[in-house]
Amino acid sequence: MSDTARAELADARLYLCTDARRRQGDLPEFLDAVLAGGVDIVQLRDKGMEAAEELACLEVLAEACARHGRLLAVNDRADVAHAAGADVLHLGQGDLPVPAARAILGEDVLIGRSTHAEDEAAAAAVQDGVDYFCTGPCWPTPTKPGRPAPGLDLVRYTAALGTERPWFAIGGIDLGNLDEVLAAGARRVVVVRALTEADDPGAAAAEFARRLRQS
Ligand SMILES: Cc1ncc(COP(=O)(O)OP(=O)(O)O)c(N)n1
Ligand SMILES: Cc1nc(C(=O)O)sc1CCOP(=O)(O)O
Ligand SMILES: [Mg+2]
Repeated sequence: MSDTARAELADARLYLCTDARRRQGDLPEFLDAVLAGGVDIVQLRDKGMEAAEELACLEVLAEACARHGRLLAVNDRADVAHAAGADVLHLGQGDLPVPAARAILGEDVLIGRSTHAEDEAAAAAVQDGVDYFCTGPCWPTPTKPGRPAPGLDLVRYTAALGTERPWFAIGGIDLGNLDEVLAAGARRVVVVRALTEADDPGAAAAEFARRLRQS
């Protein structure tokens, strides 16, 4: 599975972090719309959820991702990623160290890393065990209150690294500023509100995917 998943990661352009839509609600319909629109990776990011409840929501995501042939990501917790059979675990700077997560998950699960500064991005571009990394926030965002934004300078810095490791820009990205992110050198983005709060999430995902794939 890992070679296939790594090939899918290399081709991925649009990564969604979604909450559990108030404990599932319209989650299946929302997922079908955005996955059909062109989301490549879906992460459940609903901070403070109990593990059992997170696993139940991940079953809904796993079913949708399997149906659309897309990658399922878990945030923060290697044990939950393992239990859910996820394709991807995403780790922030304060989360489990990458070698500890690898010891739990083995080689078949992709591991991603958050970066918020030049030294962190440069390290994530070469660190063993890291499959992709994210740089941000591009703009201050209410989805991550209190997180200072290094802005597009960090995107430009990361693009200049010339790394072949997949990396994504994140934070405050929407269809109105996507061109600025692309002009700064990103070719992949992570979004939350741009899809979770869209009037038509499927159409918004399709427009992101179209513009990312032609960039
Ligand atoms: C794909 C992706 N990128 C960045 C993050 C942020 O991770 P982190 O800094 O650990 O913050 P939390 O999301 O855990 O609050 C992410 N989750 N996913
Ligand atoms: C979850 C997260 N991590 C960030 C980082 O910089 O690591 S920014 C962010 C929130 C992104 O949400 P939105 O697309 O709604 O602005
Ligand atoms: Mg985290």
